[in-house]
Amino acid sequence: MAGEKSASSDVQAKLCRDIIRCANFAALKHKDQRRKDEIQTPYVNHVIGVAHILTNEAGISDISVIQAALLHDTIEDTGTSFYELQAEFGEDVANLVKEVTDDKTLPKEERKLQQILNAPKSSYRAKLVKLADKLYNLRDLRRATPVGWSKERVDEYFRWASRVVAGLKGTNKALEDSLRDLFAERGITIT
Ligand SMILES: Nc1nc2c(ncn2[C@@H]2O[C@H](COP(=O)(O)OP(=O)(O)O)[C@@H](OP(=O)(O)OP(=O)(O)O)[C@H]2O)c(=O)[nH]1
Ligand SMILES: [Mn+2]
Repeated sequence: MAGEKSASSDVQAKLCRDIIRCANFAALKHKDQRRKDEIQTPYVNHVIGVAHILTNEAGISDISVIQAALLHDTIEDTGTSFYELQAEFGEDVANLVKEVTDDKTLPKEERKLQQILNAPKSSYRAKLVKLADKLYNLRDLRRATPVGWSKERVDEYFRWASRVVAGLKGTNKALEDSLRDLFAERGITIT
């Protein structure tokens, strides 16, 4: 019995280390980055919030998914390379982050279209991160309009996000129900 207990506590200890190492890495990488809201919320709030949605609302306990959520904007927004993530957190997590990373060298319209086209082709675990990311951003838009955004731009973002989410259907009921309700508030139906 004692042997079993120590083995499970070793596993537990490693999981704690892996999650906190990820959160710390993301906090350091995003340390100078702010969200677009008026109070310039630290960007790390977003990535932790996405991980919080996955663990506390979507019932996800897959460590690689939670790590990928914490790291999901590091390649896209902080100059972190795929290889750095691979070395630090392994191939599986690095590939998940790569799946949810936009190619920022593309013109914005092209980048946004790619998100719509790539959504249905994403892996199940990448879809979880993308759903939680969109849910966070849409709630954030309801909480605070980004500086300089018109009502039309907010509406356009909701319509674009609904087309991305339409490609992620059948992944997680809790996330999709929450998103459906957010879109319904604006008269948007996911087709
Ligand atoms: N709602 C909201 N969004 C903010 C804020 N600060 C930064 N963002 C980010 O801005 C993006 C939306 O702004 P856009 O102008 O449409 O996109 P862009 O920054 O990528 O060009 C969102 O990323 P995205 O590209 O739509 O999603 P993702 O690809 O990062 O998942 C979101 O993560 C904020 O205060 N509120
Ligand atoms: Mn994001």
